[in-house]
Amino acid sequence: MTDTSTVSATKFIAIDGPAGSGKSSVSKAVARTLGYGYLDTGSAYRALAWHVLAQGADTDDAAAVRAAAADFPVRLGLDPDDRTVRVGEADVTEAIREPRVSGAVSGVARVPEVRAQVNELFRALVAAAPYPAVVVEGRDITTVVAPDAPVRILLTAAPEVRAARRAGELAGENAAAVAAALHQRDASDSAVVDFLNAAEGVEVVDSTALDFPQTIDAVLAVIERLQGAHRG
Ligand SMILES: Nc1ncnc2c1ncn2[C@@H]1O[C@H](COP(=O)(O)OP(=O)(O)OP(=O)(O)O)[C@@H](O)[C@H]1O
Ligand SMILES: Nc1ccn([C@@H]2O[C@H](COP(=O)(O)O)[C@@H](O)[C@H]2O)c(=O)n1
Repeated sequence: MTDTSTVSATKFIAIDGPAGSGKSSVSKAVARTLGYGYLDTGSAYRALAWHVLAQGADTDDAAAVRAAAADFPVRLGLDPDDRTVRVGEADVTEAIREPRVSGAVSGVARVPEVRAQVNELFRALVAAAPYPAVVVEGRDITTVVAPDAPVRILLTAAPEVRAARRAGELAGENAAAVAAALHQRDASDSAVVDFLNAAEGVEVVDSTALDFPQTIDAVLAVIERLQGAHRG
Protein backbone atom coordinates (compact mmCIF):
# COMPACT_ATOMS: atom_id res chain seq x y z
CA MET A 1 0.00 0.00 0.00
CA THR A 2 1.25 3.50 -0.85
CA ASP A 3 2.32 5.69 2.07
CA THR A 4 0.55 8.89 1.06
CA SER A 5 2.42 10.96 3.64
CA THR A 6 5.57 10.60 1.56
CA VAL A 7 4.00 11.17 -1.84
CA SER A 8 5.74 13.94 -3.71
CA ALA A 9 3.50 16.97 -3.95
CA THR A 10 4.93 17.53 -7.42
CA LYS A 11 2.27 15.22 -8.87
CA PHE A 12 -0.46 17.70 -7.91
CA ILE A 13 -1.65 20.56 -10.08
CA ALA A 14 -3.89 22.12 -7.42
CA ILE A 15 -6.88 24.23 -8.47
CA ASP A 16 -9.49 25.72 -6.13
CA GLY A 17 -12.38 28.09 -6.60
CA PRO A 18 -16.03 28.81 -5.87
CA ALA A 19 -19.03 27.12 -7.48
CA GLY A 20 -19.36 27.77 -11.20
CA SER A 21 -15.90 29.30 -11.56
CA GLY A 22 -15.02 26.77 -14.26
CA LYS A 23 -12.86 24.43 -12.16
CA SER A 24 -14.15 21.18 -13.67
CA SER A 25 -14.43 22.21 -17.31
CA VAL A 26 -11.13 24.12 -17.36
CA SER A 27 -9.23 21.47 -15.32
CA LYS A 28 -10.43 18.70 -17.62
CA ALA A 29 -9.35 20.60 -20.73
CA VAL A 30 -5.96 21.38 -19.16
CA ALA A 31 -5.45 17.73 -18.18
CA ARG A 32 -6.26 16.57 -21.73
CA THR A 33 -3.85 19.10 -23.24
CA LEU A 34 -0.98 18.06 -20.96
CA GLY A 35 -1.69 14.31 -20.87
CA TYR A 36 -2.33 14.49 -17.12
CA GLY A 37 -4.97 12.86 -14.96
CA TYR A 38 -7.94 14.78 -13.62
CA LEU A 39 -9.53 14.48 -10.18
CA ASP A 40 -12.85 16.17 -9.38
CA THR A 41 -12.78 16.12 -5.58
CA GLY A 42 -16.28 17.61 -5.35
CA SER A 43 -17.63 14.40 -6.84
CA ALA A 44 -16.54 12.49 -3.71
CA TYR A 45 -18.46 14.91 -1.47
CA ARG A 46 -21.43 14.73 -3.83
CA ALA A 47 -21.33 10.92 -3.86
CA LEU A 48 -21.33 10.86 -0.06
CA ALA A 49 -24.29 13.26 0.02
CA TRP A 50 -26.09 10.94 -2.43
CA HIS A 51 -25.22 7.95 -0.18
CA VAL A 52 -26.62 9.71 2.91
CA LEU A 53 -29.84 10.65 1.07
CA ALA A 54 -30.17 7.10 -0.32
CA GLN A 55 -30.29 5.89 3.27
CA GLY A 56 -33.15 8.25 4.00
CA ALA A 57 -30.96 10.40 6.25
CA ASP A 58 -30.34 14.13 6.34
CA THR A 59 -26.89 15.60 5.58
CA ASP A 60 -27.40 18.16 8.37
CA ASP A 61 -27.23 15.21 10.77
CA ALA A 62 -23.46 14.87 11.36
CA ALA A 63 -23.85 11.49 13.10
CA ALA A 64 -25.73 10.09 10.10
CA VAL A 65 -23.07 11.50 7.77
CA ARG A 66 -20.30 9.86 9.83
CA ALA A 67 -22.17 6.54 9.80
CA ALA A 68 -22.61 6.69 6.01
CA ALA A 69 -18.94 7.64 5.56
CA ALA A 70 -17.88 4.57 7.55
CA ASP A 71 -19.33 2.37 4.79
CA PHE A 72 -18.74 4.41 1.64
CA PRO A 73 -17.38 2.32 -1.24
CA VAL A 74 -16.84 5.23 -3.65
CA ARG A 75 -14.92 4.77 -6.90
CA LEU A 76 -13.50 7.74 -8.79
CA GLY A 77 -11.40 7.63 -11.94
CA LEU A 78 -8.67 9.99 -13.12
CA ASP A 79 -9.36 9.88 -16.85
CA PRO A 80 -10.41 13.39 -17.98
CA ASP A 81 -12.69 11.77 -20.56
CA ASP A 82 -14.51 9.51 -18.12
CA ARG A 83 -16.37 11.16 -15.24
CA THR A 84 -17.99 7.95 -14.02
CA VAL A 85 -18.54 7.88 -10.25
CA ARG A 86 -19.73 4.75 -8.46
CA VAL A 87 -20.84 3.99 -4.94
CA GLY A 88 -20.63 0.24 -4.66
CA GLU A 89 -22.32 -1.08 -7.80
CA ALA A 90 -24.47 2.04 -8.29
CA ASP A 91 -23.44 4.41 -11.10
CA VAL A 92 -24.18 7.81 -9.54
CA THR A 93 -22.51 9.95 -12.23
CA GLU A 94 -25.70 11.75 -13.21
CA ALA A 95 -27.51 11.58 -9.87
CA ILE A 96 -24.79 13.48 -8.00
CA ARG A 97 -25.36 16.53 -10.25
CA GLU A 98 -29.07 16.79 -9.38
CA PRO A 99 -30.14 19.93 -7.48
CA ARG A 100 -31.24 17.81 -4.48
CA VAL A 101 -27.64 16.60 -4.08
CA SER A 102 -26.13 20.06 -4.74
CA GLY A 103 -28.46 21.39 -2.05
CA ALA A 104 -27.39 18.73 0.46
CA VAL A 105 -23.65 18.44 -0.21
CA SER A 106 -22.48 21.26 2.08
CA GLY A 107 -23.80 19.24 5.03
CA VAL A 108 -21.32 16.43 4.46
CA ALA A 109 -18.51 18.87 3.62
CA ARG A 110 -18.68 20.48 7.06
CA VAL A 111 -17.95 17.23 8.95
CA PRO A 112 -14.19 17.28 9.79
CA GLU A 113 -13.83 13.46 9.86
CA VAL A 114 -15.30 13.29 6.36
CA ARG A 115 -12.82 15.84 5.08
CA ALA A 116 -9.89 13.91 6.58
CA GLN A 117 -11.19 10.64 5.10
CA VAL A 118 -11.69 11.93 1.54
CA ASN A 119 -8.40 13.84 1.61
CA GLU A 120 -6.56 10.58 2.28
CA LEU A 121 -8.44 9.02 -0.63
CA PHE A 122 -7.41 11.90 -2.93
CA ARG A 123 -3.74 11.64 -1.92
CA ALA A 124 -3.77 7.87 -2.43
CA LEU A 125 -5.37 8.21 -5.88
CA VAL A 126 -2.77 10.75 -6.97
CA ALA A 127 0.09 8.70 -5.53
CA ALA A 128 -1.00 5.64 -7.52
CA ALA A 129 -1.95 7.56 -10.68
CA PRO A 130 -0.53 6.28 -13.98
CA TYR A 131 0.03 9.90 -15.08
CA PRO A 132 3.02 12.24 -14.66
CA ALA A 133 0.72 14.62 -12.77
CA VAL A 134 -2.94 15.03 -11.88
CA VAL A 135 -5.02 18.22 -12.09
CA VAL A 136 -6.89 18.11 -8.79
CA GLU A 137 -9.71 20.61 -8.34
CA GLY A 138 -11.87 21.51 -5.37
CA ARG A 139 -12.03 23.99 -2.52
CA ASP A 140 -9.06 23.16 -0.26
CA ILE A 141 -6.56 21.52 -2.59
CA THR A 142 -4.17 24.50 -2.58
CA THR A 143 -4.37 24.91 1.19
CA VAL A 144 -5.04 21.53 2.85
CA VAL A 145 -4.76 18.58 0.46
CA ALA A 146 -1.57 19.67 -1.35
CA PRO A 147 -0.24 22.90 0.16
CA ASP A 148 3.28 22.01 -1.08
CA ALA A 149 2.28 21.51 -4.71
CA PRO A 150 4.50 23.56 -7.06
CA VAL A 151 1.44 24.67 -9.03
CA ARG A 152 -1.45 26.12 -7.01
CA ILE A 153 -4.16 28.17 -8.67
CA LEU A 154 -7.31 29.92 -7.47
CA LEU A 155 -9.72 30.05 -10.41
CA THR A 156 -12.35 32.67 -9.89
CA ALA A 157 -14.93 34.88 -11.64
CA ALA A 158 -17.41 37.51 -10.53
CA PRO A 159 -20.42 35.99 -8.73
CA GLU A 160 -22.94 37.21 -11.33
CA VAL A 161 -20.83 35.78 -14.16
CA ARG A 162 -20.59 32.39 -12.45
CA ALA A 163 -24.31 32.36 -11.82
CA ALA A 164 -25.06 33.24 -15.45
CA ARG A 165 -22.77 30.49 -16.75
CA ARG A 166 -24.38 27.91 -14.46
CA ALA A 167 -27.90 29.06 -15.39
CA GLY A 168 -26.93 28.72 -19.07
CA GLU A 169 -26.07 25.06 -18.44
CA LEU A 170 -29.35 24.31 -16.70
CA ALA A 171 -31.77 25.24 -19.45
CA GLY A 172 -35.33 25.26 -18.19
CA GLU A 173 -34.34 26.04 -14.58
CA ASN A 174 -35.25 29.42 -13.11
CA ALA A 175 -32.11 31.62 -13.46
CA ALA A 176 -32.73 33.48 -10.19
CA ALA A 177 -33.18 30.21 -8.30
CA VAL A 178 -29.99 28.78 -9.84
CA ALA A 179 -28.06 31.91 -8.81
CA ALA A 180 -29.49 31.82 -5.27
CA ALA A 181 -28.60 28.13 -4.85
CA LEU A 182 -25.04 28.75 -6.09
CA HIS A 183 -24.50 31.69 -3.72
CA GLN A 184 -26.04 29.78 -0.81
CA ARG A 185 -23.67 26.86 -1.41
CA ASP A 186 -20.65 29.20 -1.56
CA ALA A 187 -21.73 30.85 1.69
CA SER A 188 -22.03 27.48 3.47
CA ASP A 189 -18.83 26.09 2.01
CA SER A 190 -16.71 29.17 2.65
CA ALA A 191 -17.50 28.91 6.36
CA VAL A 192 -15.54 25.63 6.30
CA VAL A 193 -12.62 26.42 3.97
CA ASP A 194 -11.52 29.69 2.39
CA PHE A 195 -11.60 29.41 -1.39
CA LEU A 196 -12.52 33.03 -2.04
CA ASN A 197 -9.11 34.43 -1.14
CA ALA A 198 -5.81 33.11 -2.44
CA ALA A 199 -3.45 31.75 0.20
CA GLU A 200 0.17 32.88 0.06
CA GLY A 201 1.87 31.62 -3.08
CA VAL A 202 -1.39 30.73 -4.84
CA GLU A 203 -1.83 32.29 -8.31
CA VAL A 204 -5.19 33.84 -9.14
CA VAL A 205 -6.76 33.34 -12.57
CA ASP A 206 -9.83 35.55 -12.85
CA SER A 207 -11.97 34.46 -15.82
CA THR A 208 -14.61 37.18 -15.46
CA ALA A 209 -13.56 38.84 -18.71
CA LEU A 210 -12.15 35.72 -20.40
CA ASP A 211 -13.95 33.25 -22.64
CA PHE A 212 -13.46 29.52 -22.15
CA PRO A 213 -10.42 29.03 -24.49
CA GLN A 214 -8.75 32.14 -23.04
CA THR A 215 -9.22 30.77 -19.52
CA ILE A 216 -7.64 27.45 -20.49
CA ASP A 217 -4.69 29.30 -22.02
CA ALA A 218 -4.31 31.45 -18.89
CA VAL A 219 -4.20 28.37 -16.66
CA LEU A 220 -1.77 26.57 -18.98
CA ALA A 221 0.51 29.62 -18.92
CA VAL A 222 0.58 29.64 -15.10
CA ILE A 223 1.33 25.90 -15.02
CA GLU A 224 4.17 26.26 -17.51
CA ARG A 225 5.67 29.19 -15.60
CA LEU A 226 5.42 27.58 -12.15
CA GLN A 227 6.68 24.19 -13.32
CA GLY A 228 9.60 25.95 -15.00
CA ALA A 229 10.40 27.85 -11.80
CA HIS A 230 10.15 24.64 -9.76
CA ARG A 231 12.57 22.81 -12.03
CA GLY A 232 14.91 25.79 -11.74
N1 LIG B 1 -14.16 31.37 -19.03
C1 LIG B 1 -15.35 30.87 -19.27
N2 LIG B 1 -16.16 31.48 -20.13
C2 LIG B 1 -17.39 31.02 -20.37
N3 LIG B 1 -17.92 29.91 -19.77
C3 LIG B 1 -17.16 29.27 -18.92
C4 LIG B 1 -15.85 29.70 -18.61
N4 LIG B 1 -15.34 28.87 -17.68
C5 LIG B 1 -16.31 27.96 -17.44
N5 LIG B 1 -17.39 28.20 -18.19
C6 LIG B 1 -18.66 27.47 -18.16
O1 LIG B 1 -19.22 27.73 -16.88
C7 LIG B 1 -19.97 26.61 -16.44
C8 LIG B 1 -19.51 26.22 -15.05
O2 LIG B 1 -18.22 25.64 -15.15
P1 LIG B 1 -17.80 24.38 -14.29
O3 LIG B 1 -18.91 23.41 -14.14
O4 LIG B 1 -16.51 23.90 -14.86
O5 LIG B 1 -17.56 25.11 -12.88
P2 LIG B 1 -17.13 24.49 -11.49
O6 LIG B 1 -16.26 25.51 -10.85
O7 LIG B 1 -16.56 23.14 -11.65
O8 LIG B 1 -18.54 24.43 -10.75
P3 LIG B 1 -19.00 23.56 -9.48
O9 LIG B 1 -18.05 23.84 -8.39
O10 LIG B 1 -20.36 24.08 -9.17
O11 LIG B 1 -18.99 22.11 -9.92
C9 LIG B 1 -19.76 25.53 -17.50
O12 LIG B 1 -20.88 25.56 -18.37
C10 LIG B 1 -18.52 25.97 -18.22
O13 LIG B 1 -18.48 25.51 -19.56
N1 LIG C 1 -12.22 20.09 -2.10
C1 LIG C 1 -13.57 20.17 -1.96
C2 LIG C 1 -14.42 19.90 -3.03
C3 LIG C 1 -15.77 19.98 -2.83
N2 LIG C 1 -16.25 20.29 -1.61
C4 LIG C 1 -17.70 20.23 -1.34
O1 LIG C 1 -18.35 19.50 -2.38
C5 LIG C 1 -19.33 20.30 -2.99
C6 LIG C 1 -19.45 19.96 -4.46
O2 LIG C 1 -18.28 20.38 -5.13
P1 LIG C 1 -18.31 20.82 -6.66
O3 LIG C 1 -16.89 21.18 -6.97
O4 LIG C 1 -18.81 19.65 -7.42
O5 LIG C 1 -19.22 21.98 -6.77
C7 LIG C 1 -18.97 21.73 -2.67
O6 LIG C 1 -20.11 22.58 -2.69
C8 LIG C 1 -18.38 21.58 -1.26
O7 LIG C 1 -19.43 21.48 -0.32
C9 LIG C 1 -15.40 20.56 -0.59
O8 LIG C 1 -15.85 20.87 0.54
N3 LIG C 1 -14.06 20.50 -0.77
